[in-house]
Amino acid sequence: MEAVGSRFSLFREINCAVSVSASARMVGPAVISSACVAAVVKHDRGRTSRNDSAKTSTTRTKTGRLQTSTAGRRVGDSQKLNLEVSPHRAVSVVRLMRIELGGAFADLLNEQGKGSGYNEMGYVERTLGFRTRNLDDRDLRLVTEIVGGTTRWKRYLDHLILSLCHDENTFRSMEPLLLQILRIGFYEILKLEMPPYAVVDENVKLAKAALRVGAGNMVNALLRKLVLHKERSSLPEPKVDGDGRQQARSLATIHSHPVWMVRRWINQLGLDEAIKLMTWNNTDPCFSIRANTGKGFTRADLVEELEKCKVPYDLSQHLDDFVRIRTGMQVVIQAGLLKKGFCSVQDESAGLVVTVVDPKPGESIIDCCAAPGGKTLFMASRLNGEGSISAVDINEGRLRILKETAKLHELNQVITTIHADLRALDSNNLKADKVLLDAPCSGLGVLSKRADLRWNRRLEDMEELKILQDELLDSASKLVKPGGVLIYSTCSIDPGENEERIAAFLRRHPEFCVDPADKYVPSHFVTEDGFYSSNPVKHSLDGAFAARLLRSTR
Ligand SMILES: C[S@@+](CC[C@H](N)C(=O)[O-])C[C@H]1O[C@@H](n2cnc3c(N)ncnc32)[C@H](O)[C@@H]1O
Repeated sequence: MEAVGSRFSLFREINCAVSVSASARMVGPAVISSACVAAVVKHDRGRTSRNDSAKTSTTRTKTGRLQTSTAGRRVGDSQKLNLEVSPHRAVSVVRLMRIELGGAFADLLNEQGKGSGYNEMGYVERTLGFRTRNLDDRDLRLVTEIVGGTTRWKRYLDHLILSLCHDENTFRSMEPLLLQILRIGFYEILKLEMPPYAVVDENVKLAKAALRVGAGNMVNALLRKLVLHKERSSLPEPKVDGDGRQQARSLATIHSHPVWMVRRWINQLGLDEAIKLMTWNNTDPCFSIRANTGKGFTRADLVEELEKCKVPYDLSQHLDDFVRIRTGMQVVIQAGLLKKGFCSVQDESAGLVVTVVDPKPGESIIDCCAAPGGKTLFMASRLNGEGSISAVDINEGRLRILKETAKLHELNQVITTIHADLRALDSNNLKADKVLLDAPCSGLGVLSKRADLRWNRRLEDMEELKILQDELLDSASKLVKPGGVLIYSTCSIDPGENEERIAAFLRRHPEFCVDPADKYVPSHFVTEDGFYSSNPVKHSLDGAFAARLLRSTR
C-alpha cells in the first residue's frame, strides 16, 4: 500500500503542477488546491519570486498545511463560500481523493459520526479552495451513494472515460481531481440514471470552480459524449472473448474488480458463481445493528427507536439481538443510538462467529486479535457479568477504542485489554477456557461494505497473510487450557485463509480436533468439514468463516 501511495503522490504532484500553472493563468490562484500548491512548490521551487509578485502567497499553517491566499482573500474567509456547486458533489469528490490517497474509508459508519458533512467541510476547503453550505440528510445519503458506487465501479468507469478520450495520453496525464469529477459524472449517468443534462451542468460547475475553465470544458465534452453513446446504446463495452486471461480482464472491467481476484474466483468457484459474487459486491450493502443487551437495551427497545425514527428494518432470522436495515443508517447515527452505546453496527456474519464461540457466564476467554472490539463486546454481553475476557491486540489505537467502547457499553467489568504482539505474549501465565483468533485477513468476504478494499489488496498479500495466520494460530493454541476450545475466524471467503489454514494447523497440532459447528449455528451455514461459513451469494450476508477446535485434556 505504501508503494501504491507514493507512486500516486508522485503522479499527483506532476499533474497538479501542470494544472496549477494553467489555473493560475486562467482564473487566478483562489481556486488552487492546497495539495496542488504543495506539489507546485516542490516542482517549481525556482519560480517562487514570480508567484510572489502575482499577489499570491503560500504560507504554512501551524499544522504544516500549505495555504494559499491572494491579497484580501484567505482560506477560511467567508468569501470562500461557494453556493453554486452542489455540496454533496464537492464532499464526494474530496472524499474520493482521500480514499484514493489512502486517507479514508468509503463507509460512513463510525460511532463518533465522523464523515458527517460538518467534519468534512474543512477537507473540502483545503482541497478545493472553497466551502459549500453544510450538508443536509439528503446530501449525506447522496455522498454515501456516490462515494461507495464510484469507488466500486472505478475500473469500469475508467475504461469508459479512457475510451471516450481523444487519446490514451489525455487519460493517463489527467490530474486526479479532474478524473474523480469525471468518474462521479459517469457514475451518476450510467448507474444512478440521473437526468443527464443536470449531471453535466453540475459537474462542469464543480470542475470550473475547483480547477479551471478548461477542466470544465473537458468534463462537458466527455459527459456529453457519454450521454450520446448511452442514448444510442453504443457504449464501448469490453468483449468477453479470447483466452482465459483475456476473458478475466474483460470481466474484471465489466464488473469492476482487480483481474487477479476475478481469475482466482473463476478457478475456485466457476464462472457463474464468480459473476454472482462480483454482482453482490457491487450492490448497495444492507447493515445489521446489534442491540446491546449488556447495557439492558433489548432488541424490542431498538425496534421501538427505529420505528420512532421511521427507519425500516427486518428482524434477523439468525440472531436474537440483531436487526437489519437497508437505508437510514445516517438517521440511526444522528439519533445518537451508537454514541450512547445502546447498539453497535455489526454484520450478522460476525455475530454468528460469536455464536460459534458460544460464550457462557463464568468462562475465561482470550480474544487474540480483538480490536476494535466488535466480537469482544458481543461475547462480553453474553457473560452476564460473570467471567472474563482478555482482549489482546497489537494496535494500541484500536485497542483504546475497544476500551472506551467497553466502558460506554457498560461491559468493562469483564474486559481487560492487553497491548501486545500475540506472537510474543508469554503464554505461561495466561490460559483460558476459550480462545478466539479473529485473524487479520484479506477481507474478501466484506467487499460490498468496504468499497475501497478490492483496490487495496494485491495477490502477494494472500501469501503474506497465510504466513501470519499460521504464526498467530500457533501462538493462540498455546493459550488454550487442556480441554479448552480454540476458535479461528476470518471475514474472508478464500479457502487459502480458511480451510487450508486449519488443515495445516491440525497437521502441526494433533492435540486439537474439529468440533463441528452444527451444534452452534443453523446447518445451512456449516460446511462438510464442520466449519461455519457464510457466503454472500448463498446467505445474503458478508462472507465469514470459523472453525471450532477442541484441545485434548492432556
Ligand atoms: C480482523 S481484525 C479484528 C477484528 C475484531 N476481532 C473485531 O471483531 O472487531 C484483526 C486484528 O488483528 C490485529 N493484529 C494483527 N497482527 C497482530 C499480532 N501479531 N498480534 C496481535 N494482534 C494483531 C490487528 O491490529 C487487528 O485489530
